[in-house]
Parts: sequence; C-alpha cells; structure tokens
Amino acid sequence: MSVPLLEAENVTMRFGGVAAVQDVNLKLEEVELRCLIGPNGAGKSTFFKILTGQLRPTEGVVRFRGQDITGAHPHVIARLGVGIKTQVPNVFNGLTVREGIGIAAGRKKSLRHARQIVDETMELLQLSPIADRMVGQLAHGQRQWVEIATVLAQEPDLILLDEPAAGMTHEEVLRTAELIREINKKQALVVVEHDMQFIRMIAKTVTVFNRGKILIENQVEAVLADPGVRDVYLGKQAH
Ligand SMILES: Nc1ncnc2c1ncn2[C@@H]1O[C@H](COP(=O)(O)OP(=O)(O)OP(=O)(O)O)[C@@H](O)[C@H]1O
Repeated sequence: MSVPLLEAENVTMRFGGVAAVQDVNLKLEEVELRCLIGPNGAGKSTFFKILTGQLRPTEGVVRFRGQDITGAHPHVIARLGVGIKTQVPNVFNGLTVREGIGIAAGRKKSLRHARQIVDETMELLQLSPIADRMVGQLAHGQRQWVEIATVLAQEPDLILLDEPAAGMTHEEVLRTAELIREINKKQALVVVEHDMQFIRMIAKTVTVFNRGKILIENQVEAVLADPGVRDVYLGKQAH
C-alpha cells in the first residue's frame, strides 16, 4: 500500500471542556482534491489549523508522506512541500504583482528558475496584464489570486486553502473554481469552503464535519444528496 500524501490519525482538539475536533481520521492521496465542509462551529477551521501547524492537537498524529508533522512550525511544514494560502503581508502593498510573486519564488532557487516560475504562475492565474500594478491597489479578488500565486510559486505538492472564494464576485468565483481544477492537474489540494455553489463547481471527494466529527465522506453527488447532510445544514441535528 502506498503512503498517503497527508494523513490525520485520531486527531482530537479540546479547548477546555469543548472538543472542537474529535477523533478525526483523514487520508489524502497524491494529487487529490478534497473539500472540507460543514455548518458553523463544526470544527473545520480548527482541523485546518492543525494541518497547517497553527495548532497542536490534544491527541492524534498528522503525517505528510509518512513524516510526523504534528504541531510542527508552519515554516517547517511549508519546507516539506505544503503550501498554505494566507493573507499576503502588508509589506507587499508597495510591491508590484511581479515583485511579490518573485519574492515567493526566489526563496530557494536560482534567479533564472525563479523568473521562469514567476512567468508561468502569472500566466496560469491570468495576472500578466496586471504584473506591474501595486499589490496594495488591487481589488479583493485580484489580491486573492496574488496570494494563491505566491503559494504556487513555492511549488508545493499540497496546497491548503481556507475559503478561497470568500468575498468574491460571481465571475471571480467561477474563475477561482476553474483555477483550482487547473492546479489540481498537478497538485493536491485541501479546500475548506462554506459556499455550496462553489463546492459543486470544484468538488470530487467531500468530507463533511459536524460537531467536531466526520459525518460523511464520499463523492460530491452522494454527499449533497445525503439526508443527514441536508439536516445539519438546515439546523436539524443528526445524531
Ligand atoms: N481557540 C478556541 N477556544 C475555544 N473554543 C474554540 C476555539 N476555537 C474554536 N473553538 C470552538 O470549537 C468549535 C469548532 O470551531 P471551528 O471554528 O473549528 O468551526 P468551523 O467549522 O470552522 O466553523 P465556521 O464555519 O463558523 O468557521 C466551536 O464550538 C468553537 O466555538
């Protein structure tokens, strides 16, 4: 059996008496796209923060290609090949789009290789027309794409995205869905998302969280047709 790209084993996170995440097991294969959904307070963000190293779980283990990364510092996790989309720091505001992506690309590469990555990434994200614009002057959606570009420029094997479509216009959401499918041709992604329309556009396998546990994990069509999933989204709790 091959080693999963990412694996969470019996992960539990307690805050005082509250178990935000309880005994969660999840496996992700190479180049897989996994969506994590669930109602408010279901534990998605907490689980996501455990994957990124922002939180150390009370119990359980997280492995990347078999290596224990439980509670490892986010930059250590990044160096292993996990890209996490975070807000582009404000210092980027005074840089052009090309310069910002260049900084992300240049971290561990030759200048020539970095330039090539910057060009390819800008092409993929259709940022070439705004390459010389200041990051600080971009609209919300464009800034989100620059953030994704800075992650891609580091050439990760796994990309973790928390609500990538939040605050976007309908056209931007469509473009972002297209982009995620494109990225997924080569790289694995875990996407936490609220927007069910967006999930319908991108999802293959979906893991549904409810009350800190996995309620169901299946292909998107089966998940969306599941009465238990409908109940938790409508506020009727499944027990
Ligand atoms: N730092 C914390 N301290 C105490 N309780 C917390 C903390 N973080 C999360 N919780 C609790 O853990 C539970 C799960 O929260 P979490 O934010 O992970 O859910 P979520 O599924 O991401 O929700 P949302 O979709 O609203 O972001 C909630 O009951 C929340 O109040």
